[in-house]
Amino acid sequence: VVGGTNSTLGEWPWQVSLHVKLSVQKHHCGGSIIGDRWILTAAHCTEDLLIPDVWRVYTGILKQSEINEDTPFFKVQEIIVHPEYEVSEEGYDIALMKLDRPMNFSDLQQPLCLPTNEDTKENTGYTNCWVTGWGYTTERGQIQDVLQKVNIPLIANAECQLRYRDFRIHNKMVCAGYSEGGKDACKGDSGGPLQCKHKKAWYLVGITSWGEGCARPEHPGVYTNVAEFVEWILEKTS
Ligand SMILES: COC(=O)Nc1ccc(-c2nc(CNC(=O)CCc3cc(Cl)ccc3N3C=NNN3)[nH]c2Cl)cc1
Repeated sequence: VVGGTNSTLGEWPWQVSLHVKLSVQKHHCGGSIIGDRWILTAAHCTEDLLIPDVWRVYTGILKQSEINEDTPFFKVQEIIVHPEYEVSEEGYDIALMKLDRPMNFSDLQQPLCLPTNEDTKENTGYTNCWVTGWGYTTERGQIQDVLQKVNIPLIANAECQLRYRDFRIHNKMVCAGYSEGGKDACKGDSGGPLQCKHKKAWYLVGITSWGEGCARPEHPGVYTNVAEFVEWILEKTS
C-alpha cells in the first residue's frame, strides 16, 4: 500500500496473508475471510500454484514478523479459480480457497459481508472505502511488516476507462484512486480487500487486482467487482 498508515490488531479481522512454501516460505498475496472455511483472493495469485499443499493461510495477524515456524496456519483443501479468468487486465481475477478445517470466528478472525447484488449499480454509493495489505509502499519497495491501510475513493468506470485507453474497463471491474495519485495498492497487496463501510457494516467491494504502476497520477487501481460475482461465490461455497 502506497500512502497508507499502520493498522491496529483486529482492525481488519478478515484480512489474511497467503504464504507459499516452496524452497523458502514467503508472503505471496492478500485474501479475505468470507466464511468459516472460505478465503476469497485473486485468480492471478494462484497461477502456477494450484497445488493446495504449498499454501499457508495466516489469519488474525498484524505483523509479518509474528509468523515463524510455530505460528498456526490453515491449510488449503481446494482452490477454485473463475473459469473465465485468463489475465488480470481482462478481469475475472477471482479465486476461492477452501480451508482444510473450519475456523472459529473471534475478534481477530471473522468474515466481512459480501455486497448485495443491487449494490452493483450503487458501487458509487460507497463513500468510505479502504485498501489494506502488506505490499510495497513504493513501486520498487518491499513487503511491509505491519499491515497497512489507506482510504481511497471509488471512481466511475467511465472515468477509469479514460485513464486506461489500452484496456477495456468493464462492469466486472471497479476502480479506486486519486487523480493526483499518491495513495494506492502495490506489489504484494493483490488478492486482498477493497472494503467499504456502509450503514455500520464492512462490505467486500473489490479484490486488489492490477494497475499501471503504483499510486501514479491518473492511474487508479483496478479491482475485481465482487458484487458481480456473488452468485458465483454462493454457488461454489454452498
Ligand atoms: C518477502 O516476500 C515477498 O517479497 N513477497 C512478495 C509477494 C508478492 C509480490 C508481488 N505481487 C504482485 C502482484 N500484483 C500486486 O500485488 C498489485 C498489483 C496492483 C494492484 C492495484 Cl489495485 C494497483 C497497482 C498495482 N500494481 C501495479 N504495479 N505494481 N502494483 N507483484 C509482485 Cl512483485 C512481491 C513480493
